[in-house]
This record gives sequence, structure tokens and C-alpha cells, in this order.
Amino acid sequence: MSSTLEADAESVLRLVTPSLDLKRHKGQAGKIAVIGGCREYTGAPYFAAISALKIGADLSHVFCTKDAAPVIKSYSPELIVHPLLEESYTVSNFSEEERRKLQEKVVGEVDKWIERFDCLVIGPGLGRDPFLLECVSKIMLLARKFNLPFVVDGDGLFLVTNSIDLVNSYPLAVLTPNVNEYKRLVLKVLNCEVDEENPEDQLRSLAKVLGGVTILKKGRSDLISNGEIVKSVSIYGSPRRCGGQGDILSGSVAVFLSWAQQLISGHESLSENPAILGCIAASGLLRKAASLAFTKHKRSTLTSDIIACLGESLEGICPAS
Ligand SMILES: NC(=O)C1=CN([C@@H]2O[C@H](COP(=O)(O)OP(=O)(O)OC[C@H]3O[C@@H](n4cnc5c(N)ncnc54)[C@H](OP(=O)(O)O)[C@@H]3O)[C@@H](O)[C@H]2O)[C@@H](O)CC1
Ligand SMILES: Nc1ncnc2c1ncn2[C@@H]1O[C@H](COP(=O)(O)OP(=O)(O)OP(=O)(O)O)[C@@H](O)[C@H]1O
Ligand SMILES: [Mg+2]
Repeated sequence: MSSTLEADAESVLRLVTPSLDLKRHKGQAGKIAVIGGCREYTGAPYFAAISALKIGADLSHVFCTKDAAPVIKSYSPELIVHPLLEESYTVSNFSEEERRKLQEKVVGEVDKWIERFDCLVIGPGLGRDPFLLECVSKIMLLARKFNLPFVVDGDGLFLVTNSIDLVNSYPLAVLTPNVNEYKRLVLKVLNCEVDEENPEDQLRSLAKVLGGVTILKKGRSDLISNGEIVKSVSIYGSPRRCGGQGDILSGSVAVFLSWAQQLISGHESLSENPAILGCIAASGLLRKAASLAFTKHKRSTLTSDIIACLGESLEGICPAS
């Protein structure tokens, strides 16, 4: 791997992480919202949303189904949980008109909040219910209308792979596929298999064909591209592959992307791409935290242990004072 490909993740973390300042008010360090959480999955949206707070965001919301909400609330009083999304079983006896009205209501409720957020994370633990995914498509269109950045992960990638137009040519979209999700995306968009020999060139082509979205391809090395540049993050992480680490990553990308956007909007001389910076910072921090958690917990390392190490890992790179 060439040295120019490997990003200096620690420098990026130092660049984008804002200093703590008594003059700043609640909200200025970031307000993020996770769209995810259904009957099957409550852990994934929790991991994404709590990671955002642990890194330093001020407010973290979760928009999930009615069944998932009390469960997610009970994991943490820190999260603001909206029991809004509906699955097909709720509407099984509804007419077309009643379904349309319910969708309008769901999207209308999200619309009330959306302008307050700095970034959305769409997909952790969302599930694949068709009625629910239709609503989420409309939420993505709403986010695009407000020029709100969003990170698409998990089942959000299932949705996007089947409806590419939702992200096509939206430079504020970040996709964070794992090995499987990437395979499906490459097959759908490039109509070929994953190229293991030239992963950087294929990733660049994929991001370019998608009109300049940013893609963070997760794996032994994380590879990041927006169709122009390609960067990698290969810092040593952990040999534990417990589920949920991708969810930490998606919540973290949302925070670092928001911070990078804030930084760049205040410094016209900075020409870096905030989505690329956000991905590098998030990947670097997750790997540091995973490594630290593994030294403490070895084989029993869980996603919650990695989340508990996010603060200490960031402190080691950007001390709070
Ligand atoms: N606690 C929770 O609530 C969590 C909920 N989550 C939520 O679950 C939803 C579905 O997400 P997902 O990641 O399970 O779906 P997908 O990518 O289709 O993988 C399915 C199967 O693919 C395989 N496989 C995976 N990686 C591979 C690899 N590197 N190399 C080779 N094979 C690989 C592996 O199959 P197996 O090896 O078991 O045959 C795996 O089981 C989504 O909403 C997500 O957010 C998770 O975030 C976890 C924590
Ligand atoms: N083989 C690997 N070696 C080292 N680190 C890895 C490896 N695979 C993934 N990772 C790290 O774990 C993070 C999460 O990637 P992973 O492929 O587990 O996501 P995921 O399948 O979406 O996770 P989740 O279970 O949350 O859905 C990546 O950003 C990367 O830093
Ligand atoms: Mg995942």
C-alpha cells in the first residue's frame, strides 16, 4: 500500500475536533439523528447514537419504530427517542389512501425536526420492511432538500442499492458498506464482481459513477473515496469482529463530518472535503478504541467495551485541556 494512500488519521482527528470552550452553547458541538431501530434490532441504532455522544456531540436523537422505542430509551436516558416509524403489519388492513396518509404523517413529524440536525445516520438496525423503507426514502429526499449530510449504513444501504437515485450525485451522502454491502453495491452499480486486486481503482470508479458520493469501504483496511481521491486507514484495531462496530463507525462519521463542515465553513483557506475528513477521523478513532478495548478485555471484548474506550482514545490524541 503506497504511503500517500494511507491517511494520517491522528492529524485529521486533531484538525477537526473542536476545542472545548465555555462560550459555546448546547448544540454547537453537534446534533445528530439516527434513523433506525425496529422489532428485530435495537442495539444497532443505540450503538450509533450513543457513540456520537461519547465522542462529543451535544444531542443525539433516534427515530425508530414504536416497538423499538421503549427498548432503546431503556438503554440510555441520554438519547432522545422518537417512536415514529411504522412497519407493514400496522397497515395490513389499510387502504392505499390510509397508507399514503400515514406516510405523510411520519415524514411530516421528521420534517418538524430535520432542520435542527447537523447530520443523519440512516440505516443501523432499520430492518427491511417495504412500508418502512418507503417512508425512509422520503426522509432521504427531505434531507436532500435541506442540504443535510447523511451517512447511509446497514439496511439503509439495502434501500439505496435498490434505489440508487436516492443518493446519486448528492455530495453530502456518505455510504459505509461492509464486505457484503459493498459486494451488492458493486454488482448493482458497476455490474461486476469486487476487484480484490485493484480495490482503490474500483472504489474510486464506484464513487464517481454515483456522482461524487463518499464511500467508506470497511475491512482490514478501511478505504475511502469520493470519486476523486482515495485514502486508507489501516491503524491496528482489534482481532475481535463482534457485531456493532460498524454502528459505532456510522455514528462517529456523522459527528466528525459535522465538525469538519463547521471547521471548513469558518476557514475559506481550507480546501479539504469534510466527508473525507469525517470518514478518516471516525475510522482512526474506532480502530484506536477497538485496540484499547482489546488490551483490556481480550476475547470477551464487546461493542459496548469499545464505546467505553472512545473517550480515552480521543483524549490520547486531542486532550480536552
Ligand atoms: N446488536 C444489533 O442490533 C446489531 C444489528 N445490526 C443490524 O443488522 C442488520 C443487518 O446487518 P448485517 O451486517 O448483519 O447484514 P449483512 O451485511 O447482510 O451481513 C449478514 C451476514 O453476512 C455475512 N458477513 C458479514 N460480514 C462478512 C464478511 N466480512 N465476510 C464474509 N461474510 C460476511 C455473515 O454471514 P454468515 O457468516 O453468518 O453466513 C453475516 O451474518 C442491519 O440493520 C445492522 O445495522 C448489526 O449492525 C450488528 C449489531
Ligand atoms: N478484517 C478486519 N481487520 C481489522 N479491522 C476490521 C476488519 N474488518 C472490519 N474492521 C473494522 O471494523 C469496523 C467495522 O467494520 P465491519 O465490517 O465489522 O462493519 P459491519 O459489518 O457493518 O458491522 P456491524 O456489525 O456494526 O453491522 C471497520 O471500520 C474496521 O475499522
Ligand atoms: Mg453494519
